[in-house]
Amino acid sequence: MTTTGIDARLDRIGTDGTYVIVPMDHGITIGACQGLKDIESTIDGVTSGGADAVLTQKGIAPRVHDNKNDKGYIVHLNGSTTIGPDENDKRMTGTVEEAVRVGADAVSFHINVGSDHEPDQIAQLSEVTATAKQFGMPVLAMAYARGPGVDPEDPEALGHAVRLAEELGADIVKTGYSGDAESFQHVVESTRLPVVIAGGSKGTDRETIEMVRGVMDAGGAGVSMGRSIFQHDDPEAIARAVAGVVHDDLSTEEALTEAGLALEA
Ligand SMILES: CC(=O)[C@@H](O)[C@H](O)C[C@H](N)C(=O)O
Ligand SMILES: O=CC(=O)COP(=O)(O)O
Repeated sequence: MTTTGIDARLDRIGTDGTYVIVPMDHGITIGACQGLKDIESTIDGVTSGGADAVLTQKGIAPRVHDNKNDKGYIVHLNGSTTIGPDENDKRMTGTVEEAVRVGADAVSFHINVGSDHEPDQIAQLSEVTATAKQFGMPVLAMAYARGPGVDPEDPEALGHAVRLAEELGADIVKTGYSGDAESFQHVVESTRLPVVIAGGSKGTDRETIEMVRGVMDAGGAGVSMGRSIFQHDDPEAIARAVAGVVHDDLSTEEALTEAGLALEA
């Protein structure tokens, strides 16, 4: 039942409690790579294909609204670059109030659990969730296991990261994939929040869709998948295949076939 502003806005960025979110905040991290130069047509394509929401930094908002086919919009609130001194040192890039002003349905915040910057990022995420609650704005925490000596695919570390997001008041949590459904179930069971995964660097279509299938089999709630979708030659088709698994419970083969993509690896 929709009882709060947060519930109402969560409905705008998902489908019946599942989420196909396409983050396109990577322009800060890695620059204007394939799919981000003409971000307008990528946003049109992925939202036509079945994405529930797109996600950008605040400065891109004017390029989003006319192209998102009435789907949801999330504004990301911190960032770093791969060419700077420390990619794990994500700094604040916006506020909840700014996200409200640019028309966001939710905000997101990245935290690297296990990095030298974890203490600052814990304090910042706590402030973001407190402010967001005042506005009835959902918070997607991007809780990665990243830092010196931390295995970013370790289910224990990922479970710790997603639990931290719940403890700090987030509404959805995104984390890395542990590699298979069985180990990812531990991650999902570490929190009551809906858990979605990042895609990481782009693989083959079959690898991408098998990973999404594994997340759903583990009890996950979907994806916040960027490069595997926006760097694809046909972002609309791969978004359709991902949505086929997340929203319609299709098998890997069914999802690829229905999206018109080749079945081979
Ligand atoms: C580009 C990357 O290394 C990703 O893992 C990022 O952490 C993803 C994120 N959305 C970002 O660009 O900050
Ligand atoms: O905001 C970034 C993500 O949510 C994940 O991006 P990726 O390119 O799928 O790792």
